[in-house]
Amino acid sequence: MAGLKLEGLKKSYGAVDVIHGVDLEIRQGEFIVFVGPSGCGKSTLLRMIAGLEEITAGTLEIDGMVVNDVPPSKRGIAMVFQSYALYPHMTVYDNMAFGLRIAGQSNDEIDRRVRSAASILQLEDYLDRLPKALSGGQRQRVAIGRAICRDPKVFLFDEPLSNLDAALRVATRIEIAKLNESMPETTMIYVTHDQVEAMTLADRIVVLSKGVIEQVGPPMELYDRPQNLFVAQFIGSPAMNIIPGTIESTGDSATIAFANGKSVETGIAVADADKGRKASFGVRPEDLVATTGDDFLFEGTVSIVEALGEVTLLYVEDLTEDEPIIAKMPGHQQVRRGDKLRFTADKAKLHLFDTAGNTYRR
Ligand SMILES: Nc1ncnc2c1ncn2[C@@H]1O[C@H](COP(=O)(O)OP(=O)(O)OP(=O)(O)O)[C@@H](O)[C@H]1O
Repeated sequence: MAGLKLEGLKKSYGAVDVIHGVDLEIRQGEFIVFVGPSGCGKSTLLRMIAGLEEITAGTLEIDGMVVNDVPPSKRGIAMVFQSYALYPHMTVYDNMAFGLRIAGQSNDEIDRRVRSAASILQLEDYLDRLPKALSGGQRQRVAIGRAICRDPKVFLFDEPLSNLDAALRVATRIEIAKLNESMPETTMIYVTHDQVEAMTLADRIVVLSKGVIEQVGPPMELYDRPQNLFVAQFIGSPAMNIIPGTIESTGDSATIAFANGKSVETGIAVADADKGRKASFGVRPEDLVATTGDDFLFEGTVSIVEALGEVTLLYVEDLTEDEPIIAKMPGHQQVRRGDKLRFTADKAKLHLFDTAGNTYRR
C-alpha cells in the first residue's frame, strides 16, 4: 500500500505563501498529474512530497505514515527531473547502479535490476556508453531507468519531457504510459505544463492555480464538466470561448443576454434569485457547428481563417466587442474572411458560470 494523503499542506518562503493548504488523497497505483500555469506551485508541491522542500504546515502521509520529517532517501520515492541529472563520468550501467550500490545491494541484485530496467526502456545496447554519447531522449530514459532500479513505491516526475524535441516527447510520453501499465502497483505523480501529457497520462488531473487546487478529476471530467472558469479555460485548446452577459430568464433552461442584445437559451438550470445577475457563457471551439438553419446560437463575420490541415480555426466577430469567438471546424473549410456564418451547439455542451466563476451546471 503506497497511497498518499496531503492534509492542509502549506509552504511559505519567508513571508511569501506559495502553497495555501492543499488537501488531496492519492490511491496506490494512481497516475496523478499536476498542471497549472507557470509559478502556480506544481514543482514546489512535488518537491515537498519528495522531501526536497520542507513542509511549512500540514501533514504528508505516504503509506499511512506521516513523513514530514522523514529524509528523502527513506520515503520510498524516486524522482525524475527535467535536467536528467546523470553523472557525466559514469556509464549508463553505473548511473543506474549507483543508488543501489550506495544502498548496499549485492552485485547480483544490482545486475538483475539494472538489466531489467534497461530491457523495459530498450537501453540494453547503451549500457557501456557515457551520457554524452546519448541523445536527449536516451538520457531521459536512463534517468527513468535509474528510478525504476530503486523499485520505488512512489515515482515522481518533474516535467521530464520538456527538454526533448516534439517527436521525442511523443515517443517518450508513450514509453511513460507503458511504464505505468507495467508497474500497476507504483503510484506516479507527474508535473507538466503540457495538456496533452496531462490528458493522455493521468488517471486524475489536479489543476492548480496560485497554490490552490481548482479541481481534481479524471481528464474527461475536467474537460466536460469544469467546475469553474479557471479550469474551463485552462483545459482544452484553443481555450473555451467565454462571453460575458446577464441572466435574463431563470428556471430549468436559463437564458443569458449579451451586450449586443442577443440572447441564448442554455439548457442549464439557474435559480430565480440569480435573475439579472452577471454571468459568463462558455462554449468550446470544437463544440460549435456551422448551420444554415434559423435555430442558431449566434451569427457573426469571419475575421481570420487559420487552416491547420486536420482542422480549420475560424475567428468570428459577434457577441463580444473585444474578442472574437473561435470555432474549430474539421478538415478543410471553404470559408473566407468576411463570410457571415451561423453557429449552433448541442445544449449539453454549453457552460454557464456565476459571478464568482463557479459553474451553474450540477
Ligand atoms: N526559494 C524560493 N524562494 C521564494 N519563492 C520561491 C522559491 N522557490 C519558488 N518560489 C516561488 O514559488 C512559486 C511556485 O513555484 P514553482 O516552481 O513551484 O511553480 P511551478 O508551478 O512549478 O512553475 P513552473 O511551471 O514555471 O516551473 C513561484 O511564484 C516561485 O517564484
